[in-house]
Amino acid sequence: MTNMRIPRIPTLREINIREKRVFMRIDINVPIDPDKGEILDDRRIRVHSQTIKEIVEKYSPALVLGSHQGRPGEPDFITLERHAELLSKYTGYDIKFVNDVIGPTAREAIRKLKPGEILLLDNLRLVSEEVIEATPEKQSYTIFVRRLAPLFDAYVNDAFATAHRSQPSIVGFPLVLPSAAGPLFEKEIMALKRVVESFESPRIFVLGGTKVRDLLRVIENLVRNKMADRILTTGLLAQLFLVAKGIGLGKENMRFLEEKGILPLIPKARYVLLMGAPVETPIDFKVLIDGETRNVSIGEINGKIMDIGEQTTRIYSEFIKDAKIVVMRGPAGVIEDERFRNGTIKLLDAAYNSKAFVLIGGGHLSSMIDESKLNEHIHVSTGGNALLLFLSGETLPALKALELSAKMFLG
Ligand SMILES: Nc1ncnc2c1ncn2[C@@H]1O[C@H](COP(=O)(O)OP(=O)(O)OP(=O)(O)O)[C@@H](O)[C@H]1O
Ligand SMILES: O=C(O)[C@H](O)COP(=O)(O)O
Repeated sequence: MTNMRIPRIPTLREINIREKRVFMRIDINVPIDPDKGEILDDRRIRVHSQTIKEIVEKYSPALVLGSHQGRPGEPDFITLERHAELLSKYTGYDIKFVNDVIGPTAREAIRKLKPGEILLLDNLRLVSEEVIEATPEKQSYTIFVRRLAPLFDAYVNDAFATAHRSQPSIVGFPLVLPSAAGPLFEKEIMALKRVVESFESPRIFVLGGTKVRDLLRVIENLVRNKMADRILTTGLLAQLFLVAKGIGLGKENMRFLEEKGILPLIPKARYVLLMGAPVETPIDFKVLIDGETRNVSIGEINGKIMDIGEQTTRIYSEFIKDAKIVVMRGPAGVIEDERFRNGTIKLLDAAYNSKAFVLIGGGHLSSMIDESKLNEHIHVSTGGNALLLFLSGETLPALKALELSAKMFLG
C-alpha cells in the first residue's frame, strides 16, 4: 500500500435530496473550435448526462446545474446554450437553460423549478467572482454564494475535473449548505483509491504528452509515496529523461525541447532519477525526416521525433499486459498526425487486453480511446489537471471543502 490517503467525503447516501432544491456543480467544460465556436468533443457532456439521469430517477429533485466553459478572454469562453441542448439529447429530459447565473432572471427560474425538473445556468465564469481562487471560508461570503445558496436545500459537487480549483461554486457552497459528492465524483475517487490505497502490483505509470513540468512533480510524488514499480515514459517527457541520462537526440529535437522550455528541467529530471524513480525510456522512435517517416534506434537519431518506436511499443505493451494497476496520462506521440498514432493506440490496446485496473486521464489520451474496447477494469477519468495534481500529492480544494461541510452539517 502507498503512503497517500484520501479524505472521507460525504456522498448522496448521507444527505437528503429527495424532491429537494439542489444545486449541482458539474464540469461540462469541453474543447471548442476557436473559429466556429462549436463543441469539438462532447465526452464530458455524455458522462455527466448519465449521472444527471441517475439522480433525477432516484431522487426527483428540482435540479439546478452549474458549470464553467473556458476562461474569460479565451476563444473557448462561450455560453452554455448548446451544452443544454446536448444534455437534453443525452439524458432524454427537457433541460431548461437560462442565460443568467446569479441575476434576477436566474433566481426566478430557480424558484419556479419543480421537483423532477432540471435547469442549466449559464457559464458560471460570467460572474467575475468565480475566477478568483480563495479559501472556502472566503468563498462562502461571495455575492455568488450569498445570492444563490438561500434558494437551495443542498449542494452536490459532481465536478471532479474542477476539484483542483478553489472557486465559489466548488468550495463556497459546502460551507453554507448540506453537501455531498455526486455519483461521478464518487466514482473518480473510488478509482483513485484503487490506485493509491491498494496492495496490488506491479503498478505501472505510462506518462507522456507535453506537460513535462507537472509530470516531474507527479513522478517525485510517486517515488516518495512508493506508488510506482515502473514509469514508462513517452512523448516529450521521454525525450527529457533521455537527455538527462546523457543520450543525444540530435540538433532538431534539442532545439524543439529548448523552444518548449523543457531543457531547464534537466536538473530536476536527474534529481528524480537519483531519488530512485523507476523511469524507463524508449529505445527507438518514429521520426520524420525530409517528409518521410522512419523507425530509428536511440544513438542514431536523425530527424524530428514524432512517436515511440516499434520495439519500445512492444516492450512497453508487455509491461502493461503483466501489470495489476496501470495509470496512463498523455499521448506517446504527435497524435494529431495519423502517421504517429501507432504508439498511443498500441499502448491503449495493451491496457484494454490486460487484466490490470486501468486509469486513463487527460483529454488528448481520452480522445484516442476506442469505446467499444472499454470494460469494467478501465476507468476513463474526466479529470485532467485535477487527476494530475491529486497524483502529485496535492490536497484538492473540493475534497477539503466537502470534508469541512461534513463536519459542519453531518457531525
Ligand atoms: N514527440 C512529440 N513531439 C511533440 N509533441 C508531442 C510528442 N508526443 C506527444 N506530443 C503532443 O502532446 C500533446 C498532448 O499532451 P498533453 O500533455 O496536453 O495531453 P493530455 O495529458 O491529454 O492533456 P489535456 O488533458 O490537457 O489534453 C499532443 O498535442 C501531442 O502532439
Ligand atoms: O478541463 C479542466 O481541467 C477543468 O475543466 C478546469 O478548467 P480550468 O483549468 O479552466 O479551471
